[in-house]
Amino acid sequence: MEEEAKEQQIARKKVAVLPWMRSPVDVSSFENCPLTQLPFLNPRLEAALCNSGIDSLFPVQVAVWQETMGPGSFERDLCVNSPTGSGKTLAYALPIVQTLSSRSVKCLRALVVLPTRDLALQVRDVFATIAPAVGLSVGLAVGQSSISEEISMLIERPKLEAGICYDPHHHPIELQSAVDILVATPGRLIDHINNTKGFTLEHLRFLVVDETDRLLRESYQSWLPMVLQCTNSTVDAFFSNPSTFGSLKTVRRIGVERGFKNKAYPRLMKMVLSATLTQDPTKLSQLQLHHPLFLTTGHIRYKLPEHLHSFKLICEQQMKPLYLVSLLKNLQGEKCIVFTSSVESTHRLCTLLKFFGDLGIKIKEYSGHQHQTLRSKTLRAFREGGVQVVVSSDAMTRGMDVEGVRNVINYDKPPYIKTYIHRAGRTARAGNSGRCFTLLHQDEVKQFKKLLKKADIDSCPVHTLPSDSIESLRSTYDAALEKLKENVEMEAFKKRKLGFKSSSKMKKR
Ligand SMILES: Nc1ncnc2c1ncn2[C@@H]1O[C@H](COP(=O)(O)OP(=O)(O)OP(=O)(O)O)[C@@H](O)[C@H]1O
Repeated sequence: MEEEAKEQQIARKKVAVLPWMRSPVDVSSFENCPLTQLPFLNPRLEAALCNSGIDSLFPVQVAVWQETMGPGSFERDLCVNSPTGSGKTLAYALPIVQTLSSRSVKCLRALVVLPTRDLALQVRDVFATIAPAVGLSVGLAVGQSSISEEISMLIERPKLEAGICYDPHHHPIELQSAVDILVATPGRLIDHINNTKGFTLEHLRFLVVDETDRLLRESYQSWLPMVLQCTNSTVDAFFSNPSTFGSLKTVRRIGVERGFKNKAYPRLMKMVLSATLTQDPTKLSQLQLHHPLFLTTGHIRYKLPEHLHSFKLICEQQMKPLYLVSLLKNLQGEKCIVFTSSVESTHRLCTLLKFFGDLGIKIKEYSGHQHQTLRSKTLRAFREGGVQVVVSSDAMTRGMDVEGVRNVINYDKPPYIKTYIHRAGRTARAGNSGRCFTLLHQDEVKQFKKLLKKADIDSCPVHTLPSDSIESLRSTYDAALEKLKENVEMEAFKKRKLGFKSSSKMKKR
């Protein structure tokens, strides 16, 4: 949050935009392109895309394809700023898979880094729909399974003849990557870099930093400098520090051509993407971009999906739960995500909603305070339709792609336009329409209008609810509030007891 405030400050002070950001490629000048008309597309990839229901590419995908497969392909790093749900994942996945499809030796050549495990799983699934069609394998390093299980998926061990046993001291085994493409979260990635034998980034040709602004905001044990350092092996480094594992080498020569002077070649191509890409030069400099090309949609910095409709509901602070319940009832079980300002209020609101009795809607909490297994279970149920409403705080939902989410509800006003964009962007994806409702009290209306203006939104009509639908909930609300109070006290007591138990255990040790 502090970082977002800093960004806003930068914007207010009109800090100079980096020169390469001043002349972007405008994604909105591209149109959808049928796969049959896409130049150079590998027919096996075309078939795989068709099998997964994709018969044309979206504008951002066409733009990235042109910049990667066209003349001068992959000679520049790409920075993509394109609305939520516009298809950024396939925009980078397709050119990477197509380029690697001609590889003859398997080694880790593409790394995609994402901030959360659920997002990484989502992106892995996109790669998994196309990569096998051209014989490429995709791995995941997110800490979903034990580290040893993960290592066995990522590192190939030579198959031994029955009865033959290798002594690793006498017969150094050549360890090789079992995957061509790896989708990872920073924490697990660092673990593998530091500890996994045979795991190397020296052959990497593509580095994708998805949700860039979020990943740059959090340093995660300096994952980015470490990754960049691991890929910086040049001719000199190669001779002085030969790779321990495997006979396969990627020698990056120092470039002498114009524009590549002192740059290693074949070079590592970077693609960084977000719906709200940072313009902060200090942050962008961490990526060490090479002649970056900026792709953005239209002339305004923040753009919302075309078919997203924004509404506001004005009510007093203490009436918000009633308005929310009435709205949820009105939406008649359509898939919804309700956003609050913190994990604590997410938990409280979700508990309160459960005390409202049977609303005929299955509601679940989804927050960073929960165990990953529980969060993944909720997400699965939400995707499958067993859960219709998810209550969440911001951190967990960036990039989340759940089919059929028709509505987003801001129970708490988003503090920044970036927050509004990422929350609202969970609906109206892939050209579909969606609605974003924001609950406000009167004092917040003016501020909210100013906030929307930053994304060029002038119209945000008031959404009204039938007054009797709210009145009829009052008595249930009072009872639910009482139950919530008891529940909060009980949870606080349990926490204290747990804290006491673990501190006495520590003392005994
Ligand atoms: N060419 C296409 N045709 C049809 N559907 C597509 C196409 N490309 C992507 N999609 C679908 O569009 C949805 C949004 O794609 P994706 O998650 O990549 O968006 P995004 O731009 O990364 O959004 P966010 O900024 O929120 O992360 C996904 O459900 C995806 O399956």
